[in-house]
Amino acid sequence: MAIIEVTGLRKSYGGRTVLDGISFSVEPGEVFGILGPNGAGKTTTVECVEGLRRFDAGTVSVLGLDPRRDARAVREAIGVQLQQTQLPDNLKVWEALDLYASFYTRPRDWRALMEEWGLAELRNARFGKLSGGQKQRLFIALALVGNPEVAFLDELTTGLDPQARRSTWELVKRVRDSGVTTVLVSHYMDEVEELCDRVAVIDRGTVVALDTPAGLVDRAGGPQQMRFTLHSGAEDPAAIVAAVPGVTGAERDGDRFTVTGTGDFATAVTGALARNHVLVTDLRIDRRSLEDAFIALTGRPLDR
Ligand SMILES: Nc1ncnc2c1ncn2[C@@H]1O[C@H](COP(=O)(O)OP(=O)(O)OP(=O)(O)O)[C@@H](O)[C@H]1O
Repeated sequence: MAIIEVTGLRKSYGGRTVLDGISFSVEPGEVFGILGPNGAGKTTTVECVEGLRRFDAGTVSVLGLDPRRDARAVREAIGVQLQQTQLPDNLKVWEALDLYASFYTRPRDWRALMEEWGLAELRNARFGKLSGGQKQRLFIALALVGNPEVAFLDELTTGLDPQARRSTWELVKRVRDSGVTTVLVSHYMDEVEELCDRVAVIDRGTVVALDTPAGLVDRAGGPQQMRFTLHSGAEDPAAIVAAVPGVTGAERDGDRFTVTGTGDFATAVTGALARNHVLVTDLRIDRRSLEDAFIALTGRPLDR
């Protein structure tokens, strides 16, 4: 059974539609990404699911509960790291954990959580003195303190430097490995590609695609290319390459080859050449990225 089931979710503010029939479901144990540009409706969507915002139409089920009817039960079962969550600067790390634990009827032992997430040595540090990465570590621990089955992480790495972003990604993988289903809201392609099992791409209040990151890239359509130079080999590479599944074309210019294809054809081509003892050099694969997929789906780059 899906952990979260959203069907035909609609919401408008003052007559302006911001969610125009959003549907998706989240399976147990997965990291489910919600990707889209600023203002697409990502936060509104997750806050409707969390029971924090009212919606106008559609149905939402979280662990079989309706957030409109059973808001309290839903809040007990989920962990939320709100976007730009702020705590008072003078609150100590242990006080924040203790405070959040008090919101739940069956919280985790926050002292153990503090150890687990490497916060023990920061227990008396004040929130305002923490680095960006340490704050995110604390926010994740706070999202887990209620012992949730689902955690919502919203724009977790916005404003962090590249190193802190990477360490925060490792934390998200730990959350996933601990068996907690995770909904990750992001407007970063690389983050979604690295962390998510499946992604709903939201644009202007609708889901324009829902697939694995690799599936989205494939859907960007159009052939991909690989290029190589023939180094040595008895066989004619053109014939070998043409027989590989997924290959849609091959061109030869002297010793230079350009092969076009779809799916994972490049791996299959390299394998076929190696099996036939054809040595190639200067191998280049022009992979499509999630960014290409986004442009193909929405007609514009993510950061516009
Ligand atoms: N309380 C509100 N009142 C009026 N309009 C709102 C309100 N909250 C959000 N909006 C509008 O709804 C649209 C969707 O906002 P939302 O925050 O869900 O987008 P988002 O995809 O999460 O973007 P961001 O990444 O910038 O947070 C935006 O145009 C926003 O201005």
